[in-house]
Amino acid sequence: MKTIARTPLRPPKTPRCQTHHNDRKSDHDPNKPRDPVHVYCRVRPLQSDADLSSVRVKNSTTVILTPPEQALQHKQGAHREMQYIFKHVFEPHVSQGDVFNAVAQPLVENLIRGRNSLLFTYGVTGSGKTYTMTGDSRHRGVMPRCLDALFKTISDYQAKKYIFKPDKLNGFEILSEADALLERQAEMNRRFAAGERNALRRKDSDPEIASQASCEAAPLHGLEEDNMFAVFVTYIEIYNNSVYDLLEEDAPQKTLQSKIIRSDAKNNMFVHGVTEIEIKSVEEAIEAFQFGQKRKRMGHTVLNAESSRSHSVFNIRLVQAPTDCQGEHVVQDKRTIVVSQLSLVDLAGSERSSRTKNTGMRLREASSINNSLMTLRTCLEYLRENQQAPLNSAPKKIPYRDSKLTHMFKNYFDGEGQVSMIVCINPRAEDYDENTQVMKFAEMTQEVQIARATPMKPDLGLTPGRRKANKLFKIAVNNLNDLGHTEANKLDVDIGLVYSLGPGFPDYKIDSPEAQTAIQELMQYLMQRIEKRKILCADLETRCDNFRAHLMQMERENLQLRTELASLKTVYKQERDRMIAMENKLRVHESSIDELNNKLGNRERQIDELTRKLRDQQNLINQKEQEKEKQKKKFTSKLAVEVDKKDRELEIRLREQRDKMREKMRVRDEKLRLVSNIIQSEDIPSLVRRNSNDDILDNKLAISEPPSATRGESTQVHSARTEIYATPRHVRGMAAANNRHRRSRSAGEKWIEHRAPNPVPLGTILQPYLKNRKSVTKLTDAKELTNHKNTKYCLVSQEADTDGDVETKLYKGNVIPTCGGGAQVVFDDVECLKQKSPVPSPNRKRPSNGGGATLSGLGVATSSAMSAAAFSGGTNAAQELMSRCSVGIEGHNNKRTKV
Ligand SMILES: Nc1ncnc2c1ncn2[C@@H]1O[C@H](COP(=O)(O)OP(=O)(O)OP(=O)(O)O)[C@@H](O)[C@H]1O
Repeated sequence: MKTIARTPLRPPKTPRCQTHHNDRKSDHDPNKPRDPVHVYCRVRPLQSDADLSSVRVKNSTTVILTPPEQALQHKQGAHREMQYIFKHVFEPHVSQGDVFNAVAQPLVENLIRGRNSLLFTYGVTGSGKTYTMTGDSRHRGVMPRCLDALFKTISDYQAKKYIFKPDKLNGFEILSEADALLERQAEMNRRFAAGERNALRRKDSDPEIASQASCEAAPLHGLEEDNMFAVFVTYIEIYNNSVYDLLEEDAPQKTLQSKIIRSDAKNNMFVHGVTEIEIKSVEEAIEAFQFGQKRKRMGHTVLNAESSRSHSVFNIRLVQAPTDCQGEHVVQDKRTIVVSQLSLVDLAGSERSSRTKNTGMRLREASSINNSLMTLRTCLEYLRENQQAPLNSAPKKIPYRDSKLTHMFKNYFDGEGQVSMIVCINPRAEDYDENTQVMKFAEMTQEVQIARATPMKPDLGLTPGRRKANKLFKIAVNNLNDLGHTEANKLDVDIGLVYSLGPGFPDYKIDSPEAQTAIQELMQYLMQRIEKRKILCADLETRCDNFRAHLMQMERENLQLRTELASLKTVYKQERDRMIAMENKLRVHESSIDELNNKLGNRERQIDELTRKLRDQQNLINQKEQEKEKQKKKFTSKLAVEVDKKDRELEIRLREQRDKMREKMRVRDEKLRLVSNIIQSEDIPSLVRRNSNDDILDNKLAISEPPSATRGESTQVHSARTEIYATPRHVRGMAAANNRHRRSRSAGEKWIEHRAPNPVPLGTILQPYLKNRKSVTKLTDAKELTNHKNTKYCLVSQEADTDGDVETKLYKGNVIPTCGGGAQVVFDDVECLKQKSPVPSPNRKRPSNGGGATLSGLGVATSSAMSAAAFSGGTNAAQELMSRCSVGIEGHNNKRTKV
């Protein structure tokens, strides 16, 4: 015997934190209770005593795997024993019943309580999966035992067939009693029509398996006794990653159509169009299973003579709904239905093709099996990783859809039920390598946490125990009926009466002594009720007789009334005809009235229209009138303004004219006064006095008085200063002289001779004495005057009259600076040279003897003669003289010349 080096056993794994998350919808609530996947291990017995075992069960939860010599791992140097811990380990000698009690019974209880459960067997080929799940006639497996326990529990609470009917979308609907009855009759007709085939099917069914239904099973707890129950089964096969319905009617095995997996309204996965059979007993269930089992793909492999080549899923669906207040019928409300499901999955064996020596179709099957098992492993692994990952990390997407197997059971892993797994182990040494893989998967699986689903139970507020009360009442009625009180059958069910019997109801069971006592009491009450009923019935009879007599009387009266009514109806008909005729007439009149009204309306509308137009016209006229008035006012006011303005202008102009005239008059008066002064000064000596000195008075006009001269000689006119107080006042417009700037004579005089550009040559030696002069033809620049060196100014003018006489005048004056920086000329002397034309003019008058001398040839008239002539000539010469002498020239540095 070889000694194997023992390696230390692996310590048991500590439980994982339960607050991890994954992508399951139930995991959004971290406070929701969770259950790990329950993983059990079942070690089958060795086929022969010669076989070597590599598995040893240490205790009820631990199993140890020892690598045998032929194992791959041993060859690779791994001699270490491996210890694996499970929820429970079943040793080879453990019976099927024990396995059911430990593993499946809680799941059936879940089913009854409305919770879903999934149980699958996993292991290598030939490890006892099918044996555990189905068993044989002598060793019944989990599935028939589940059905046993279920029907044992719900047998008294089953609804009649077809009360619950699948809606083909994974849900159920509730039919009325009548509809359910019709369905049952239809099914009987179908069975009758297909009698031979059913007979055949019955003959084919395994009597051994059918007999398994008679096994004793204890009813389970947790049943809602006021509910009605119905059981439905489906049997599905997943072969080469396709889903087939094994219970599909009228379809030979080879022509089975693959089904698709769909999601229902509550996101639960289901096989669309799968045959769902309602079963009322274990026999029916076994029969259905047997029917499907014959279609299941089985094959012979090297490792197992009858190896499952597919995954088979046997679904038991329990439908329950509450009864009405009498506890007799199901409440007709689809929302009250609770559906729970127990899925029993017998997986195909995991195997290595090298061991099975499979080829061709078998190899393809094996590959498909391995792929789906691999996907199952991956999904569980990702679930576990997601749960163990930190809360803020992104969860891995779980590849449920990669395989039909995982896709179908997605809901279970997402937290819609409890998941349990039985790992089947064949302890023989040849299976060691595969067993280690299975163990690793099992170890990983039990670390996956599944959120606990809480079934939604509708609370309709109905009295609990009503169904039991109904049953007690019916037992009591039946008992009374058996005792000969047939009136008891006429009594209505009165649940309240049952409740009134004692405080303990409904805790006791229906076959308990308490129930018997209650039934006896109920019978007494019912007897009393029957007696009372008899009395009441007699009373009712009398009342009915009275009522009948009364009714006959009423009937007679009724007959009379009917006759009256008939005659009234005739009258009424005549009246109605008359009324109809009247109504017709009325209608005709009404139509004519309507017509007239229409016409009237039209006329009124026309009048309104015309009135409106008239009003508009009137308004227009008024408006124009107003505008006219406004224009008138406007023009009137404008005219008034214009007149006023013109008046004012005229007045101003008149005033100006008047002022001018007045000024002219004043000037004329002044001139007249001067002229009169001059005329009066014919007495020259009295007016003129010789002024020996050359002082010149400001604002005085000097006139030279010529001495007597002979004809034909040029005469030098000596200046003789004569003060003429012609303008005693300051001449208006003349700038005030700045006397302080009077220049001294010692500085020498400098003349500005201002004359015409082309003067007539005088041709005489009599020339004016202008020492140091400067001749200019025009005063373009004021500098000439403002220049301080120029102190004298002489204006030379020549005029020829119609007789051809030429008169040359020299107006002399002082240049005096003004206060404003300019200069003014104050004329204080005038020299006049008059040259007579030698040719006598026809217009010329003969000179008078008195007065001035007449020059022969080119003669020069004296100033006095000129003056006299001028004065005798009128006021024009004097006026010119005045205007010339009163001119002041003012020059400024800013080049402004003001004359
Ligand atoms: N615990 C057990 N006690 C007695 N016999 C067993 C036990 N387990 C399995 N067997 C027997 O082993 C044989 C193979 O078992 P079974 O068909 O259940 O294996 P399997 O795992 O379903 O194989 P496959 O995956 O190939 O279908 C059967 O004949 C069965 O009777």
